[in-house]
Amino acid sequence: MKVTVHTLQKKKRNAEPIVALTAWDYLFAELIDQAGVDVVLVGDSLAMVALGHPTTLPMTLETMLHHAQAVSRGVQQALLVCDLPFLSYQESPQVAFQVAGRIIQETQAQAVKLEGGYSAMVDTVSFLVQRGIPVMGHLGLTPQSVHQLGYRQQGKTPEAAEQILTQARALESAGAFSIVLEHIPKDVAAQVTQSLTIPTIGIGAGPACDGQILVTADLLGLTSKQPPFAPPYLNLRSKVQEAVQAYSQDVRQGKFP
Ligand SMILES: Nc1nc(=O)c2c([nH]1)NC[C@@H]1CN(c3ccc(C(=O)N[C@@H](CCC(=O)O)C(=O)O)cc3)CN21
Ligand SMILES: CC(C)C(=O)C(=O)O
Ligand SMILES: [Mg+2]
Repeated sequence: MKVTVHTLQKKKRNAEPIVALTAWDYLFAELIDQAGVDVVLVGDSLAMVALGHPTTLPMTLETMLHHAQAVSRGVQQALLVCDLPFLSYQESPQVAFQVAGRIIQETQAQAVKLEGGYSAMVDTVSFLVQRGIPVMGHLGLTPQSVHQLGYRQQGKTPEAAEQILTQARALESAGAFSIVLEHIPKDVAAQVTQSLTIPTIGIGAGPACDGQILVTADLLGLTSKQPPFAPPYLNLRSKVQEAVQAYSQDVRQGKFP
């Protein structure tokens, strides 16, 4: 059955953990969807993982649409969420609505995710939700602010923790259906999760969140360096290298074909 934003609310109420992963192409989208994840996110981290950029900032709307369309063809069951790329939505609620609307219209994504919980972004969330577009928030380490935050853990001082909690409550009041909490102390994530009725989805935010998300390439051990909070479940990088070396050897020795 197709997962919807309501499925996630229900999972939180029933204390059933939400499983989320990222995808950037048809191949992996179909694989992880058929493996039964609840949420597939077309994350802008694909700028780094799939396209080789040093940050997520070079991601454009056109490139995001291209990847989200491919992912969409592979996803039958999971809730499909797409990141709004840097520079495409921050200017105003109206601009964000046009961009989010194109994503929903042209990719069959069911929701968009945007970064930040400052008051202007809360207004944007409210503007989108009132006009029929489900929004997932993203607090803590927001990689589109890398030049202000770096990739360090956020929410470490009591003041910073309090700000995350306040912003999470504001996003919930604005109508966000879920919030990603990235790279914050587990106690802060636990407090946010407890304070909200909408589900939190953590990445490097400890076990108290209502769900977990990882970048699929990190999970599979495909990336050459993973964030400290993303231990690989498989070392696919060395498996791929072994297969390529075996094939190379066979071709060079006249054993294949
Ligand atoms: N493959 C991949 N996985 C991710 O989880 C991910 C991306 N890419 N790209 C976008 C962001 C960037 N992320 C990152 C990247 C690095 C650290 C990291 O290494 N943090 C260290 C050092 C931080 C520093 O001081 O620069 C830490 O100990 O917090 C954390 C999150 C998470 N996101
Ligand atoms: C890691 C998740 C939350 C993300 O935003 C991304 O992959 O871009
Ligand atoms: Mg992202």
